[in-house]
Amino acid sequence: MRTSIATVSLSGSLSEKLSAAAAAGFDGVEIFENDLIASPLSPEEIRARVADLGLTVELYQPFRDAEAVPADVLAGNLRRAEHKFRLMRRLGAELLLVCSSVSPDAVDDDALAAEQLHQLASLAGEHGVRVAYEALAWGRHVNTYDHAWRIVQAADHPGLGVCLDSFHILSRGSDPRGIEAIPGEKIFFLQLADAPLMAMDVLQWSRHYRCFPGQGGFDVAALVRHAMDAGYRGPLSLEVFNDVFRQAEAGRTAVDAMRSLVALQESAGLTGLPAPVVPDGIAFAELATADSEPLRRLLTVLGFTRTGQHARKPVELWEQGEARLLLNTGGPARREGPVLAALGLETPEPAAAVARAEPLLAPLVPRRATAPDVPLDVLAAPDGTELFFCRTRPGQPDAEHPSWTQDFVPTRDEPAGERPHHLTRIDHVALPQPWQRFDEAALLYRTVLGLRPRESVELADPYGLFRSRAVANAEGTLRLVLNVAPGPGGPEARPQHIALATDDIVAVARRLRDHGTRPLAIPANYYDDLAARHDLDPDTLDTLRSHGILYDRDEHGEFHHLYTATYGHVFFEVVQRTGGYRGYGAQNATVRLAAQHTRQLTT
Ligand SMILES: O=C(O)c1ccc(O)c(O)c1
Ligand SMILES: [Mg+2]
Repeated sequence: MRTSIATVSLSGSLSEKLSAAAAAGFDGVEIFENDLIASPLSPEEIRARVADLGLTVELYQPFRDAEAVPADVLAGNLRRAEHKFRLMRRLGAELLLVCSSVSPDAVDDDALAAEQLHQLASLAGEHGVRVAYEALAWGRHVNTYDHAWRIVQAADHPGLGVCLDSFHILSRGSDPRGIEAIPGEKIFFLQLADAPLMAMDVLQWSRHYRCFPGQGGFDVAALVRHAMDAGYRGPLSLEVFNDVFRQAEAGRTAVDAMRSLVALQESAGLTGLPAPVVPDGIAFAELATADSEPLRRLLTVLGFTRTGQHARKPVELWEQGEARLLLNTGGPARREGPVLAALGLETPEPAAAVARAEPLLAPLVPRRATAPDVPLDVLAAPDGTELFFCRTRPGQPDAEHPSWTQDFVPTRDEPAGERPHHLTRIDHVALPQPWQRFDEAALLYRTVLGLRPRESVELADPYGLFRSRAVANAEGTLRLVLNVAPGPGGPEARPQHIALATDDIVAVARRLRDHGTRPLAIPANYYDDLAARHDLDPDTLDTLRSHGILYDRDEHGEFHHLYTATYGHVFFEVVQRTGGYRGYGAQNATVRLAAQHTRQLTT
């Protein structure tokens, strides 16, 4: 299918938008009137620029408040339209989008609307262009696609068809199956946008919160399928009004948009891609730091053992159960302290993972392992974290994909089994995202790695509001939590965290206390509230209180968790899941965030 993007979806000048769309591989663009009016380029120059970039102008828009008006208003509308038809010829655009009227001048009269749209299409024909009629979800009299189609049918002009826009259809809860009742050749254009599911005014929702398919909650792929089954063969065009994308860098947004379209075509059964290779665990988390001493002390108290030293680099391997942490003291000095720089993802078939990542335009870092290190493919995540496709487990590595652990020389600091091992694996990793990459990140993890995003949740911090969205595999053996704060301060101002799983959180808490390491202090008010919310027996509550352990529960089971202090950009969480609890203790995040602020102020 031809791919297209509306200029409104990208930031910058018209020239910047065109360049970004072309660089991301789009075939065409919808040109928005505002972008054209504000451009210093003449329509002929824009046409030439579009051609030079290998693009086509698929559509010009919007033309508003055209139909079902009194005769004098109609005369003015036709005059206005004629100007636009002449402009379109200069621009090389052959299709005009006409939105259903929102004007108080319009009357509720389908026959009149049809007759006037017929006149408009006839005039368009004289200029060699056609008209696509779109029902805005907030149109005054026409606000559903089937109503727009009835009017187009009644108008009965070969130069008049409908424009279907997934947002207008799905935001109103219209049934997209009805699209199949429209002959494909009368669907002149198909616009695609997704949106997070929200209960709000549909105009505000559309103008501020649209996002690329796969980033929100609509089933855009099913709608595309219905359009294909109707016989539609025109372009798939993204039309996204989004406050964040308006500010973000256009080149990157265009790539995100194209990734969305590639994945959408796969979901709609229009193209095949290599199947996702879903990672089934976290092989390691790599912390970069100039001064590793405080972290070494903490890891020791947590029960980790240093088990290896990289043969050629200043990188240590620390292990406990299946939890593996790398301490990297090389690289650029990180004066601010430790930062989570990389994650190893247990990937059964690394080569197949790369084969899927490439057509989805995932930013792969060239294999840069210096021989004789084990070569690994690396994906640069939207927040800059490097994701290594790797294999660790016994029996898995083969000649082509040896285990990354082979680069490490065993260094048994103390005999194995000497320390109690209460931590079993990395439960999840929380990664703050740059403000403009939150939706991009969710889409990348979903499409490239086959992880399932959950709904976004909002969490209050004493100084603002966070959005948080978890992505995980079906088994829950790989879980990442993406966070974003809309306010100032990039991710560098907010910590990352590594959550370690245990089967005995009280034993871990005791160990911390015995070594004089205080967990994050939780206010007494929290435990009073907990007693009100849950019927916990007094002894249990006392244990939680005395160790700073937080508690949550869902329909599947229970969750106990505690936090360490923050080291540079990173803190650790210790979590105990029982009975299939699926969440992340979001209930408690507000208390945790406030406690972290308090701790910063007092230490
Ligand atoms: O928000 C609007 O007015 C508007 C304009 C043109 C469109 O194609 C659309 O879907 C919405
Ligand atoms: Mg539209």
